[in-house]
Amino acid sequence: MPEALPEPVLTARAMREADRRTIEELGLPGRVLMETAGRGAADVAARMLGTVAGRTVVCLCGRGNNGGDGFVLARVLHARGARVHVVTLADVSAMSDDAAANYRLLEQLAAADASGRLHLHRLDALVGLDHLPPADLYVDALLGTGLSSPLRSPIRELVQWLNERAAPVLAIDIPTGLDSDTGEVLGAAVAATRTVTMGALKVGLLLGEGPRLCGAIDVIEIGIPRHVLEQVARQPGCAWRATDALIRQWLPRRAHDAHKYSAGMALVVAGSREFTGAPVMAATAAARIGAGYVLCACPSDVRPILATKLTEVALLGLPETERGGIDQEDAFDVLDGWLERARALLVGPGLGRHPDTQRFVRALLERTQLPTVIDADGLNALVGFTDLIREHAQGRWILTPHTGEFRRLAGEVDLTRRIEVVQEYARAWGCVLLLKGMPSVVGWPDGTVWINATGNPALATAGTGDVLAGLCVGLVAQGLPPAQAAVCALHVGGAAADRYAAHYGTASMMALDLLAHLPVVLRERFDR
Ligand SMILES: NC(=O)C1=CN([C@@H]2O[C@H](COP(=O)(O)OP(=O)(O)OC[C@H]3O[C@@H](n4cnc5c(N)ncnc54)[C@H](O)[C@@H]3O)[C@@H](O)[C@H]2O)[C@@H](O)CC1
Ligand SMILES: [K+]
Repeated sequence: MPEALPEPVLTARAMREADRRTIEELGLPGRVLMETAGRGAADVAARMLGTVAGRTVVCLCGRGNNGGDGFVLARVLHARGARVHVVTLADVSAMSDDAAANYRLLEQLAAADASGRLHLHRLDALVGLDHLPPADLYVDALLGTGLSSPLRSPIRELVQWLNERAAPVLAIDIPTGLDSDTGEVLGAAVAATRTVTMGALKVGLLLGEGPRLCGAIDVIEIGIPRHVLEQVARQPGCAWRATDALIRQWLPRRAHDAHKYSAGMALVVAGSREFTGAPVMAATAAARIGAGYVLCACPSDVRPILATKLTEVALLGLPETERGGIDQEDAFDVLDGWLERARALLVGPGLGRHPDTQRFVRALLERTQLPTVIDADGLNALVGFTDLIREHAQGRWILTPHTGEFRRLAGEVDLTRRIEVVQEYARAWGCVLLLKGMPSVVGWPDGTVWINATGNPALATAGTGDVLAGLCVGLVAQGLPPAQAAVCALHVGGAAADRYAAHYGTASMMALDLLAHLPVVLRERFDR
């Protein structure tokens, strides 16, 4: 089986470096890259149009190379019979060299075109836009990765005008106005129907406002070699995205002679008087993803309640102090044997914040060498104790905070720079750091960052975090390294949410619905 490769997700700086190296070191001329990019974009435009001949396309082009891609697209669609109107904002002398060369080519074609299907318009301001005929497709080739500050006039107004059109909009490389590194809107941004992006995904397409504004994404291979993309993807702020094929390769496969213990034993330490649902969701998820034996350890007086809810999961009652938290000394008498036998540990879902319980959590984390998933109140027990993480994580821990939990642990951080922040803390703490959000991001101790490719707003409901933590521990229990387990759990859990949303929309999902959809998703998308 050929090795499945993840997709690099690049910053503007990394993309420029990849372009530069391809042009200067490998000798592939910039004009060729632009020609390939523009032709690839024209193919996408043609698919959006259905029939090209006789259709009207309005292409708005800036003076940089993004505009140059637009000029190539205009030439190709014109050659295929479309009526093409190209709008430029600058004199040819102000254009980048490759864009200017392509513009001059268009000028010659327009002069020689007897059919009258190619029109070049120069707009100094917005005067004249209303004289353009209504188009079947608008193309945004105003600005790409060169955007450096909030949009200036008249591009800002052009973007607004574009957003008022009824016909679909194809954005070249990135919707104009979107910051390619953060997904922030800089002043205003094009809301595209599709985005055709060159060489590799850009971070800004996947973060912040990116997913809302870029529509469906096509990545066009333009001649930048894979090894160059992989090298520049090591720059700070860059990330990776898993594909179904990669997850299929990583997910554990149950051996033909497996028995319940060899199939993976997970120990889940969870629950409190206040929270009896979280342990149920986490433990069930661990079993559902394939752990052969799941044991849920909870405070003793919660055990009878969980016994009525959990059928396949074994239960262990942990002694409590008079004050009502978990009793550290006595708990280990009960737990130690199981800590020897389990292959993975999850600590936190619904444990509550009782000071005795928090002390127990820290003692447990110092005591065990097991690969461990730490979620929810497990994370809260570590607030103010990040040295404990640094000392004991050793690449074996997966921390799964949401934004609030992460801020409590790390202090005030600027999460518009999500990738760098996760990169920095996963490295510093020596752990796998899964920061939940839309999208969720996973940092590895070596600095590699993954942006989740699946999932939708249906996941914004109580309990999905418990399910995710359960999926993580269930995968680690089956022998998957924590780093890969975190990426797989997110990808597969998100895929289950996507299947739910495809059938029932995003409003009605509850956390355990994820587990109802997981078996079909595992079978159909991941061959398990
Ligand atoms: N060889 C290459 O470098 C390739 C580049 N490609 C395309 O080139 C694009 C990058 O080209 P460039 O680096 O020329 O940059 P852009 O074309 O994205 O934009 C550069 C221009 O934008 C102006 N600008 C920047 N911020 C602005 C603001 N806030 N308001 C108004 N104007 C602003 C700058 O003055 C500059 O003229 C990519 O997005 C991609 O579409 C592709 O053709 C592939 C090859
Ligand atoms: K653009």
